[in-house]
Amino acid sequence: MPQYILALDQGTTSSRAILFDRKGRIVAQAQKEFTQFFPKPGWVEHDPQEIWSTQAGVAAEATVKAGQNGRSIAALGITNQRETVVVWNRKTGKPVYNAIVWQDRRTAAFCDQLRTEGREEGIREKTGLLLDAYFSASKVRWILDNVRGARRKAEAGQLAFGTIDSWLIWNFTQGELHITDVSNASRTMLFNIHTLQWDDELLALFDIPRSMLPEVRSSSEVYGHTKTTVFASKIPLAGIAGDQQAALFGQHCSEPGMVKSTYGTGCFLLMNTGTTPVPSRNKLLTTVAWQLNGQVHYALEGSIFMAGAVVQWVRDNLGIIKTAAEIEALARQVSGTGGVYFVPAFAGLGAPHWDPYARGTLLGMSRATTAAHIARASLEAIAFQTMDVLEAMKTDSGLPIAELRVDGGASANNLLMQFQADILHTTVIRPRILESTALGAAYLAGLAVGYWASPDDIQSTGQLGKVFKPKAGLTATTEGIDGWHRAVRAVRAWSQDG
Ligand SMILES: Nc1ncnc2c1ncn2[C@@H]1O[C@H](COP(=O)(O)OP(=O)(O)O)[C@@H](O)[C@H]1O
Ligand SMILES: O=P(O)(O)OC[C@H](O)CO
Repeated sequence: MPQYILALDQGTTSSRAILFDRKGRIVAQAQKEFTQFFPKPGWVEHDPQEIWSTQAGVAAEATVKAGQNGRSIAALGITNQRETVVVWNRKTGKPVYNAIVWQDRRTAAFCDQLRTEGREEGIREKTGLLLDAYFSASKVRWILDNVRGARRKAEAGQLAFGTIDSWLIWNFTQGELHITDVSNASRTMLFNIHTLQWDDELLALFDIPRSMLPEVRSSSEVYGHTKTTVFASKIPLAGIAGDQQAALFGQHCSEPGMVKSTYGTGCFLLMNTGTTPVPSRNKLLTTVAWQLNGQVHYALEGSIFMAGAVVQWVRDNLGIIKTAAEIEALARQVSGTGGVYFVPAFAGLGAPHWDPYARGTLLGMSRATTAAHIARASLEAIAFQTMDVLEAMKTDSGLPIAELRVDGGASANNLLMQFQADILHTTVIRPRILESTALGAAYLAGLAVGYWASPDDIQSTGQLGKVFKPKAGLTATTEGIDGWHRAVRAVRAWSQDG
């Protein structure tokens, strides 16, 4: 059996490739950023060819860096930014338009129209998703309606649609495979998460021909092999999952009630809810986590728009720190925020509020307020937002949360992680390898080819980094939490009043 698993993590801002060994250790990695296009306010696009070329490039680079070649790779796992849409011509393999990225808001008005027509509840029941421009369906429709000749060609069966996983696999196999996995399919708003099938009513609602869709497969199986474009040998393509679901798997959250939070630009929290989908009454998403060995696991998901991005804003717009990491030392200069709260609703508020009109606000300042208080309030805001999502998860699932597993760039901040543990009264666990997303894709691929024998086998590869136990007493945190909720109410009242 070859020695390594290669995980490809195609993210929103960069393409990454990581080579893992049997102990789940990183052997080599490569990363390349690619161009972000903002053709109009609220529009975000990527060039699908650049996504493919950067991803293929880093796959080769990581392998060469390790002094290896394709023959040393037992399997390839793919994980990706989700919801982003590519439509391409089946014959030429050329995209008919740029990829429309999950962040793109151009179809918001169409989604509002569907809401007015009373479609929201039906969509939610079938897909587990909130009616929003975030998901793929309205973006595919936009391409068919706005790219000349696209609808005619789609109806003639000449066009293919895929999320980024499909696009990469199509290219790796030179058009032999047009597939996706259940976790990616569950983000399209065209997939019934109960029957695990594309849904004809939804396809009709969004006016998308069924012939465009990829075949839906499990998250861990040998789908096929790479053709000899990037590697001289054929490598099994054996794992696919959306990046947040892959991180849940990579964090070993295999049992109901286990939760991970990825503290990147925003925060994505996912809770494993077991083998039945749990509907949300608190504006969380119900989504497929993965399908493995014939069994589907579901998750509840909540996203926060501004997490690490708050720190970037403090760095770039306030200029009170030079690097993101410096915020910790600045915030440590004070023992509390001195009554300051920062609600970073720069782009509205995500889960559990979904308030697009709320705006960023600093409250409770006095003449004594310093940069250190604001730095501390910024970090606390990340933790408070996370707490609100976890509360919603607890209520929706009825499951207790024994611990929170964390990863992503901002989880490196010890002050933030300790504060998180304190306000949750829950242990926060940070693994040694923060690349949980890539690790999850590697596990899924490795399990499919017997590189790891069973899910139990991968449990032993998890490496603990740091454990944050709650230290602060209940009364100390209750006061802060009440203040936060008052601050959020004030911010929402201000925007609703306008
Ligand atoms: N030590 C730190 N403390 C707080 N935030 C940090 C720290 N280091 C990085 N960040 C934040 O983490 C984010 C980057 O994390 P990353 O997981 O790479 O995000 P993404 O995948 O969304 O690009 C940035 O927004 C940055 O401000
Ligand atoms: O590329 P990331 O890590 O920002 O993740 C994007 C998410 O998958 C969007 O739903």
